[in-house]
Amino acid sequence: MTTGPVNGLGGLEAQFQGGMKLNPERPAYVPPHMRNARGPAPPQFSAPAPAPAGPGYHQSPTGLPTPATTPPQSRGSYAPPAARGAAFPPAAAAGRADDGGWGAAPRRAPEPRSGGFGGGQPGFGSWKNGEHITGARNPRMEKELFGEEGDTVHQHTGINFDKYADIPVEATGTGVPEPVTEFTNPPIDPVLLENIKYARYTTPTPVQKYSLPIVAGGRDLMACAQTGSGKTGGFLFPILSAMFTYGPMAPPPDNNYGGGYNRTRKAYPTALILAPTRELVSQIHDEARKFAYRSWARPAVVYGGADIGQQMRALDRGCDMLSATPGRLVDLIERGKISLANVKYLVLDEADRMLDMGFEPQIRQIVEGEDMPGVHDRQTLMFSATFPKEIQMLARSFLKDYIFLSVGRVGSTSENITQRIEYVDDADKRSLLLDLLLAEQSGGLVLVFVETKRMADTLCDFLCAQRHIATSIHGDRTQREREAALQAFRTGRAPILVATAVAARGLDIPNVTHVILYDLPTDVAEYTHRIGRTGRAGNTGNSTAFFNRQNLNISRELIDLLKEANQVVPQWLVDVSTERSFGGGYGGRGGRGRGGGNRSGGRDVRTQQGGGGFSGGASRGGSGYGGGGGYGGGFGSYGGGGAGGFPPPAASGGASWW
Ligand SMILES: Nc1ncnc2c1ncn2[C@@H]1O[C@H](COP(=O)(O)OP(=O)(O)OP(=O)(O)O)[C@@H](O)[C@H]1O
Repeated sequence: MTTGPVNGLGGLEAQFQGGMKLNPERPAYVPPHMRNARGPAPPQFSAPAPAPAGPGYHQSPTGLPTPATTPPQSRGSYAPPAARGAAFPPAAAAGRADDGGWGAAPRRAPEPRSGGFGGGQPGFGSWKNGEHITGARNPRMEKELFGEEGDTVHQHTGINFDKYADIPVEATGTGVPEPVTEFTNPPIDPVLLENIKYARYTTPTPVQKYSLPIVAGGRDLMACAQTGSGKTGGFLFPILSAMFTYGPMAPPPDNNYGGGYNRTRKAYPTALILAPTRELVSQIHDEARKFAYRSWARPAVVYGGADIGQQMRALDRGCDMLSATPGRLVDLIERGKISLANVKYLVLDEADRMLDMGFEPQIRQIVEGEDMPGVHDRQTLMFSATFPKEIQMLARSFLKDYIFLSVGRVGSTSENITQRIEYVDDADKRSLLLDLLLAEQSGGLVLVFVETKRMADTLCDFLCAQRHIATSIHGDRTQREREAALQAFRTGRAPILVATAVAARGLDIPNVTHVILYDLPTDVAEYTHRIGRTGRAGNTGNSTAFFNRQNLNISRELIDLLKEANQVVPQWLVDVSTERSFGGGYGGRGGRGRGGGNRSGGRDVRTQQGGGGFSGGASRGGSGYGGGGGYGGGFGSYGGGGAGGFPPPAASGGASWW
């Protein structure tokens, strides 16, 4: 994470580091909150490398990205749907025409509109007289946002990136549009196209290929794609592209402004992105800043644990695309600082987590209990790598006639991750962990997942005592400590991070080469997300899961996942899972009562049921993998055998165990 608060932590980190003893001869106890080890200095940025021109890019004669070249025809003032290029209709074109937004009768911001904070300064654009005025290039900002070729802080695609194209894609629902194949204008707004080029993306990932036309066509979307396969771009690209092309919306007429478009009173974001953790919304915000570079749109972020006054002042500087954790958002709505009346796009990232019992009431309040436009007057997009059936059912109340997109089977793991399962009793876990760390040759970062906050501290203490440089992240650490730990890990100053589930989803940390599941989660969807912190963007990675009798409840699903990703399945795992299926010996987790069906979801629930309103629309793609219906046929023993008291609490409860 590279947000302001992190960057501003030099003093605090120095304080932590000052307390560290790193003499290998004399291992000393290091308290949990003082472990951000001194290490190699973070990479220094130098002048930005020219972004490569990929297929479909506009290329200047010099080969460099073409600066600020929004063609006049694409900058013009609002065009009614009929007049717009058929290849890329505006987001609301397929929605209700009377929506008062970007449909037939759009609310337009009074002109001129400065573009808010920064308008006119290098790096910041504005919207004036119905035109998108792109800001001048800002080399310092470019270095901060996009890094430079070969640095380790910004992710770069790995050797297997092209293999994403071979992953089967299935899109179900009515009227599924053709996917795009390249980053081109049309359909992508030229300003966004330039930013994509600065980010050195040459080809869209499968989820991006499909989401661009789906969202541009005004459709709702439930998208499932493997970890690390570019889902963030999957929602940012189509939303920002439309925002750049069609400009800002004016606040609703019943707003409490004194008149005119005044950003200092209340924020009216056009796009709202909700995600489960502070670190994840912060990361999404960083991505939004990247792709909103030089445009009129101002990304903003709010999350708990950080100074709310500072966040309110930041909102005054512009809030067109807001990334938020639910709790802090509700707080700011209640303080009258944010209105959702202008929300045209609602995104739930890690949607299955956002709709499980931990977050669902808050999401319902935000979506249905505040002033957000109803389901027909906004577009709702949901993204995750896993989507359990029951959550898909629940999600439907937030969506209208949506397209269900699955890249690979829902919940499947990437073949870029080499997965190993090791049988190890609790008493031997520490010793095996040390062996693995000793054998680690890659020079990359190692992420160790444990189940409880206390265990995160204990294990981190142990590793430090064993002369490893480690830090930890969990819900009992302050936000500053969490951010400092993540930054130390990201930059390699602390190459081992011991984490609870708070780091399981969405975090995109380059150069994580090994994920160790010291404790296995009780839910196979969580396994998928946790190991997914490695093997991202076409890079390869390793995962090792410590398995023992406490994890029998996921043995069958684990075997299915391993087989599907062409991984080695240990015979002992097959044996214990067979014993379990026949109720032998081990007891079992009681009360789940969820016979049949993979925990991570199989496919679009609408295609598996008789009723439910799916009108049997087109299905695009879909070759090459079996339907989810066949999964879990042998799960009859789920819930059999009594609880026996051994399993840890279910991982999908409230947020407290983080
Ligand atoms: N088209 C692209 N070309 C190259 N790299 C890309 C592209 N799209 C995304 N990436 C990179 O791939 C990495 C993973 O992307 P992202 O974090 O969006 O994955 P994700 O699917 O959301 O993963 P998760 O399920 O863990 O949340 C990021 O570092 C991002 O910069």
